[in-house]
Amino acid sequence: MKTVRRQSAAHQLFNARDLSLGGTLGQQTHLELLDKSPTRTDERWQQAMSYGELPGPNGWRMLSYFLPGGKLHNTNLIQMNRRLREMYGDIYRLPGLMGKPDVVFTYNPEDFELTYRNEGVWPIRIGLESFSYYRKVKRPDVFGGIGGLVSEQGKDWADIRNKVNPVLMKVQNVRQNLPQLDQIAKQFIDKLESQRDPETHLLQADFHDQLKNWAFESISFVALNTRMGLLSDQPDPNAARLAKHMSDFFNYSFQYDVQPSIWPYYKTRGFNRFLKTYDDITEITTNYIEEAIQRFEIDDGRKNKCVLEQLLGLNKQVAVVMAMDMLMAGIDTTSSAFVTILYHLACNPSKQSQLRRELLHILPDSKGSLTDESTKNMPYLRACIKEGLRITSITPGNFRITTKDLVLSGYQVPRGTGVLMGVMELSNSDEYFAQSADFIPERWLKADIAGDVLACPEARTRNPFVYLPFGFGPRTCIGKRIAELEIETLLVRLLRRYHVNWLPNAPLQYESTIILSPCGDIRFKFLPVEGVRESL
Ligand code: HEM
Repeated sequence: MKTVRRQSAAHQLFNARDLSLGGTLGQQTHLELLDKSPTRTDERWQQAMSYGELPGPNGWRMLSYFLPGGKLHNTNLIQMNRRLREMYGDIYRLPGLMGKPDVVFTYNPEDFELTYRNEGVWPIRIGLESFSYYRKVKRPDVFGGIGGLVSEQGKDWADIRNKVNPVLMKVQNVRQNLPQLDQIAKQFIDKLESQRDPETHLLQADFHDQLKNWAFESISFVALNTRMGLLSDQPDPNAARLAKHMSDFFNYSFQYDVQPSIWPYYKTRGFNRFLKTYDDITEITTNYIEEAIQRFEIDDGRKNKCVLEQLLGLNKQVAVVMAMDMLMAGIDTTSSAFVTILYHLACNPSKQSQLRRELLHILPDSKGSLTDESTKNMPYLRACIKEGLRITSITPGNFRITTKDLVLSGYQVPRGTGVLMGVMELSNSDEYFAQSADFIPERWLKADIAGDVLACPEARTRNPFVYLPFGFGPRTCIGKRIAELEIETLLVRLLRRYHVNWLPNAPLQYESTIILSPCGDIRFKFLPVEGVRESL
């Protein structure tokens, strides 16, 4: 996989904003949350090499790497990590510059397991501090002191997460959205057909942009119980504004939460524009929620309550925060993942044909509807999704602040240190997945289903910690079920209707911001399935 440079690695590296900023925001600092239990008398700890012996550059040397002519000059985050790994090995430490915690990078799955197993019930993943600032400091009137899942830590985080888990993580509860998500997928395909040139089979619109509209329409239905009309010719003007703000928001957040910025000390004009965007997002989403509340009051005899209604039943402020977090975290992630999976299927026509055979059973009549029953058994589809996210996990590394002293790869790592687990590198390594560069969905199937197609029976690693596209543990992605349902539904519709080819002569490229996002030349050819002879 190729990545292109969007932001220098130096900028991306020195970014993870220190949680001590939490003090300014009136939230707990990560140091207050750490397990105080002494572990340093453990034999394992005492026999381990000291923290100071961890390979890695000191602060000055690291800075010199990023200067013109330096080893890491003009690299993006992924290239930088690869070069540092070549230089220092499978575990190394980067010093925490500008008051930030040190980060230990590890490519050892045993370290991943140890870090996760010791993260406790309140795992710490330092995150997007501007969320907390806006919600807690600027708009306590709306948010009532709730920062949201992405940026809260400790008990404040757990209080929300425990409340919303049953609503968003329970499969059956999420699957009640299938009929509407299927409608949205159908509408997406109709729009795609209207933008498709019947001669060349190419799309006369930007496919990735269209997918962002689909992801927006889907997640806003789940989060706000509202159809925005973004796939129609006449979208709701507020929805169009909200969609524009959401994409600006992602860029702003990258600029102010990920890159180094002085906003905690001085509010620049740019940062104030960001707050204005945030104000607009808040106003539009709360208006949609108020409208939904009125609808629910009129029609309160329904048997099944939708996601928004269930969240409102918990607490209105939690519902507002969650709806906004779902919109913010659920558009670029899902659309980027979809492009990635489709790209792998387009580059592997025999796998695509194999999948289509399954889809023809699921949806014999392309005009029919998907139901709980018809989508129960889709092993090959699910295996294709897993395999696509294995090769390109759109979040290439998982991050935690250690809450205990740990011995990682034989080194003492004191509590309070950042640990970055390089999952994507391992899930692309032949050591853990045979023929790791190849798209082999069969590796995720049980042998009796995979049958003869299974190219390499040992193709799936036995170590669950090297494949974690949605994270792990109590802090795992809360939108996983929703994202999977959306992606499955659209893949069924799209591949039932078209045979998809990848046109560029080069592999799909990615830029790394908060997530990996496909960029550059993204062109697919959409040939109607009728009339295409499947090559097997
Ligand atoms: C394919 C799509 C997606 C991928 C690959 C993805 C991946 C991730 C990952 C890796 C994390 C960090 C987990 C950890 O630290 O252990 C995360 C957190 C999160 N995701 Fe997703 N995500 C996706 C879609 C979504 C969607 C659709 C939503 C909206 C409901 C969402 C909402 C969140 C939230 C709110 C968190 C923070 C959870 C917490 O800290 O408690 N994600 N996601």
